[in-house]
Amino acid sequence: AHDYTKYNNWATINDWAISISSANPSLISRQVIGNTYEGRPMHLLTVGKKTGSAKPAVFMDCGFHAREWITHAFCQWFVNEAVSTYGSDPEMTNLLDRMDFFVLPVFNIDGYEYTWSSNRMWRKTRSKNSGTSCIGTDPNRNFNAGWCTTGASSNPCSDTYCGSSPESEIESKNLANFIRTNKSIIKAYMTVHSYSQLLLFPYSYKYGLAADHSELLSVSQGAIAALRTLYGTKYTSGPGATTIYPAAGGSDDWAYDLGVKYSYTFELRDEGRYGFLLPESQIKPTCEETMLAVKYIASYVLNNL
Ligand SMILES: Nc1ncc(C[C@H](C[SeH])C(=O)O)cc1Cl
Ligand SMILES: [Zn+2]
Ligand SMILES: [Zn+2]
Ligand SMILES: [Zn+2]
Ligand SMILES: [Zn+2]
Ligand SMILES: [Zn+2]
Repeated sequence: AHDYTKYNNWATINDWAISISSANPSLISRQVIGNTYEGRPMHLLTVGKKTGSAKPAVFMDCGFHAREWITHAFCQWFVNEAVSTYGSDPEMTNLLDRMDFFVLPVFNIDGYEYTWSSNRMWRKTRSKNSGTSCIGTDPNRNFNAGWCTTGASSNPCSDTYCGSSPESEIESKNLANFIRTNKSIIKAYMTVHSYSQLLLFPYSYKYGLAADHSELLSVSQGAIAALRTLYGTKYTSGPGATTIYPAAGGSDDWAYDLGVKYSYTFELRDEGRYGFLLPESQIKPTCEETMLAVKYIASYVLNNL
């Protein structure tokens, strides 16, 4: 059976996506939103009671940055927890009856494979850059949101290379196309990163406050308070620019400016002791506490449609 308390390679995650969706046809459907640069299919799981009509939706992705392995583990955990607690957990049952969760378990598949085969600390995509042997673009600098104006590099050898243009990466284009196509039903966007224990929201590309700043802040404060109830893990929430660093081209800022009001970036455990190399022993507690924050936000969205 699938082991949710260890880090799984992409082949295992891909097989899991196929098996869990076929095993739960009334709660999960699977589609490919496009391929990666190296030709791997980007599988999107739609988690929610099948009703035949479009429901308001939350979009959640994991694995933007290849080395942030705890995030891939969280998306797997979320899908399993959703189907396992449907019918028993009143909150989850209500969410899945009335909403859909679009879950992209691995955004940057090529990069993730590379962390398994070659370089555990790889961050970017694996696309070829012209005029240099340096590989890859930082996908979280590649979106059309103040693109490449701050906190990003135009040097292809940099780990924060913004790319040759917004959505230059096929992975970014695939995600942006899906969200653009479905923006009328997508009410929230959550992109899961590690590490630092932060819950960030727009803007990162400028210091100016978002129009919905006070609401985004209060919801984030409720979410991190819920997270903290389980193991006492302390998170900080706030706009990206002042809470982590100013940086442009992020998917959260882009989704917000597109009109997805509840747009958040999670930075999961830890605060630097292990960093990206979070031990497998912390997968369960990290995922269980993060479930509380994700459910808090989703419930808030549902109650404020
Ligand atoms: N809009 C954003 N939101 C969050 C972050 C922080 C993550 C942390 Se891994 C990153 O550097 O890509 C960066 C940006 Cl550009
Ligand atoms: Zn298995
Ligand atoms: Zn509950
Ligand atoms: Zn990241
Ligand atoms: Zn990070
Ligand atoms: Zn649980």
